[in-house]
Amino acid sequence: MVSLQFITHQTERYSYFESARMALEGGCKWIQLRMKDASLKEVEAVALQLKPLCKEYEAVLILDDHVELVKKLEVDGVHLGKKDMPIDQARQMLGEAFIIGGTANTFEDVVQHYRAGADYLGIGPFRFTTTKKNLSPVLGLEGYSSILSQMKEANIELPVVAIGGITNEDIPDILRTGVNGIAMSGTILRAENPVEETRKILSNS
Ligand SMILES: Cc1ncc(COP(=O)(O)OP(=O)(O)O)c(N)n1
Ligand SMILES: Cc1ncsc1CCOP(=O)(O)O
Ligand SMILES: [Mg+2]
Repeated sequence: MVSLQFITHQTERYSYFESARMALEGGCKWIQLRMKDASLKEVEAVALQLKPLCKEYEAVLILDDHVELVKKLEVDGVHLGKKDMPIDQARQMLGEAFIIGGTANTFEDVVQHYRAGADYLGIGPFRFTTTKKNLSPVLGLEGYSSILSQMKEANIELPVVAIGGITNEDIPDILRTGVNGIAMSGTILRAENPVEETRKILSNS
């Protein structure tokens, strides 16, 4: 079963909470609550709803960006990008028990996050996506192969999650580059049945 991190998104059909609920029902064990342009109060309200549901499904819940909220609500962790709190500062605030993920687009980003104490890396984008504004350069399969071989050479052992415009058909090739997991949003939420789509995605090995 592929390791899948579902990234929440609000669509015309689904709320952030509903998007996560469907992924959980489909068997996903790792939810990232990402609510771009929402206030802290709005993120807190959804996180409070989602926390018990993730517990029921024995799934990990992390928040995008909001380190203080992660600490306050005692969810499992946070995902941080270049414009967010630096990872070493977040680690100081949260301690070792919380998961901290960092966004990387280059090998240099990887080294920086490794030194700062990240637990995993979200490397992307794999291809163009409308889910995120101001995308970094697209990596494609070659980008992953190159970054992962540089990590191997430098003895950097950190789990890598590929993200950005990934479809179910892409997953076998992406995993062959040595990536450990996949993060997805749009492909699941655009599917006619997001619960079934999640199941189908998870059946990749
Ligand atoms: C798993 C994963 N990888 C990358 C990102 C992107 O994070 P960031 O660069 O901080 O951009 P925003 O998501 O905050 O717009 C992510 N969220 N998750
Ligand atoms: C948060 C994020 N960071 C890079 S791409 C992306 C969104 C991924 O969503 P999708 O699977 O819809 O392309
Ligand atoms: Mg961010």
